[in-house]
Amino acid sequence: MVKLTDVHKSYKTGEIEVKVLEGLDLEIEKGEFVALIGPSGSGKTTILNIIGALDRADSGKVEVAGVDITNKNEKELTKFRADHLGYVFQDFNLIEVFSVFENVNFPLKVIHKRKDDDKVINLLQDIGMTDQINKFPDQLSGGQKQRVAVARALVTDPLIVLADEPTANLDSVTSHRVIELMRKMQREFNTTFIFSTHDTHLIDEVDRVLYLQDGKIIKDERK
Ligand SMILES: Nc1ncnc2c1ncn2[C@@H]1O[C@H](COP(=O)(O)OP(=O)(O)OP(=O)(O)O)[C@@H](O)[C@H]1O
Repeated sequence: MVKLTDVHKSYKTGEIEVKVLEGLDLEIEKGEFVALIGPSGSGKTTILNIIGALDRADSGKVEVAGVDITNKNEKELTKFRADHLGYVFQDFNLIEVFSVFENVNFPLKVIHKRKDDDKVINLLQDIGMTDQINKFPDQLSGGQKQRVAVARALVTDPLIVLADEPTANLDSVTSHRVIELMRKMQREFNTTFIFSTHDTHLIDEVDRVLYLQDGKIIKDERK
């Protein structure tokens, strides 16, 4: 489902170059529920962004959902992202002028041109947000925004969900609820989930943990 081969990535800020990935190899099968863990700056977000076609590798090969995306152009990548991927970003990326319902509905309506209000409502119910449906992001707590971001990532039934710290702002009850929702989707649709996390709850719940250090996988633990 995901295969990175000899991936290199560095960032240049002025004269300073930071080498983040130096020949990363990584394979994740369809339906896996995987966490990337490691110290701040070890490259977790960079890896999620490369798998999610939001950033490009400098060299190496990137295959996602059976497609070699290494050399695809921006237009092809936009379609690829919309067709196959769901994202939960660290800073949520909710649309401030849209209500909770409209935020979750956005990928269905605007990207997939589909109407399925029941699906939106059901997801909001699953994450305990039905009483917040008409609120706007600035009226929500961090944890509530997080839950809306998760519902929005799941609404289009993506093949792969990439989630950067999806439970970071949640109390343990809500965190459990969000993980359960993702698990349910994994069981029903064999969706692949790739998380970056520091949350011990989430680390306990996944099937596989990839330990990163300085852009390298130093341990690959299957439970
Ligand atoms: N756009 C960018 N420009 C310059 N440097 C960057 C950029 N994105 C990431 N970096 C650098 O690359 C390194 C890896 O960052 P990355 O965000 O992938 O780490 P992370 O493991 O996700 O960290 P955290 O747990 O803090 O989110 C860091 O040293 C970071 O400063």
